[in-house]
Amino acid sequence: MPKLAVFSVQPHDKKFLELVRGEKHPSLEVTYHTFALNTETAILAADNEAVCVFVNDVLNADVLTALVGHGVRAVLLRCAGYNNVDLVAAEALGLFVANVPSYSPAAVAEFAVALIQTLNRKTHRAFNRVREGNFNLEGLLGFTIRGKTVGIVGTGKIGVAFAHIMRGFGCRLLAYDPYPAAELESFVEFMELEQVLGQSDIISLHCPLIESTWHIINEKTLSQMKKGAMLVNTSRGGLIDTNAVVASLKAQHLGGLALDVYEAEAAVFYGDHSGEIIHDDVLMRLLTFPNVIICGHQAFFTEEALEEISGTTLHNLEDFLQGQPCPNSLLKNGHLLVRRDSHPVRV
Ligand SMILES: NC(=O)c1ccc[n+]([C@@H]2O[C@H](COP(=O)([O-])OP(=O)(O)OC[C@H]3O[C@@H](n4cnc5c(N)ncnc54)[C@H](O)[C@@H]3O)[C@@H](O)[C@H]2O)c1
Repeated sequence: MPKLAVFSVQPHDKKFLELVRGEKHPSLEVTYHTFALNTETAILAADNEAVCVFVNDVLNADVLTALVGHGVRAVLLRCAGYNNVDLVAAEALGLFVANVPSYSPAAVAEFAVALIQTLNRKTHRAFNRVREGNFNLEGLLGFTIRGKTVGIVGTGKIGVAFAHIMRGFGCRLLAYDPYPAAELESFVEFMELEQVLGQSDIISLHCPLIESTWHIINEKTLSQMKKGAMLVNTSRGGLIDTNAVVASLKAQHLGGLALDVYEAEAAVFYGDHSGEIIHDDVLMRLLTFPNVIICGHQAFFTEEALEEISGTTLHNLEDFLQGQPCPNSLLKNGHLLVRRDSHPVRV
């Protein structure tokens, strides 16, 4: 009977994985762990054919080596991004690694728009204010999105979905991607990153976290942005140098910041720390700005996306166990896939 150890489990993960397991893979034995996979917890994967992990599990060379030593042969990512896996080490160790490349690009794109509209029109503040009987509009002034210039960094599946939504808003669309999406060329102007940053009122990041995109938003690129521009990141925290962003917000150059991801999120996201002292001073400083909104990596979090993630994850495992070609394998025939966007960040 094949065995799978699942890490970083939240109640919704178990619910959706169990639905698919019961229906399609009843012989699979699954152990659910609420804690993350790392060097200390890798031992708990012993005697499992595969581990299933999420965005903040650590799969560096040490952890992968330990997993192989415990008999693990496959790593199933129940997410699209794979920046937390040392694919070079996985290749050397002969591991199977697969992700869920496209579970719901629309879910993430729609969430980016939700963040933009919340930050712009301040509905989160209005909600609290009205509940206290305060109907004053002071401090709630926003801008009309129609006619504004929106910059998209990365025009893969999510960037494309985001472009279609913002087109509907009546925006001028600019984009930077070393491999521009052909389907956008009729209504999006592709140009160099510096030009996108210099002309956009709203900039949304949709590129993966790889070596060339780590801190793509830094002191220099922030200074290239228009004064008062809004920056949105629903991709990966490491795309932004958070200290540089704090400095830009303090200097009132960056006009607004909407984050669903944060570079040090692994220490706090997905847990309830409301009764604790949070020691991340940068995160806590960010939370004090009236023009910053932060969510805890939830852009993917829709019913449709969770169904797709669970189904594809267990299908990837089935392909591996049956020795069938898996379309979502990140290592083809045991070799690192040279994807157009792929130079994995060393973790
Ligand atoms: N917040 C969430 O819940 C959530 C959910 C899913 C995905 N994501 C993140 O969104 C990212 C994008 O997802 P996707 O499905 O659109 O990926 P994708 O692979 O379809 O597209 C990524 C695009 O980025 C481009 N790119 C590569 N290097 C670039 C660079 N230096 N500058 C600009 N563009 C560059 C690629 O050419 C590609 O077109 C994922 O890597 C993941 O990190 C976040």
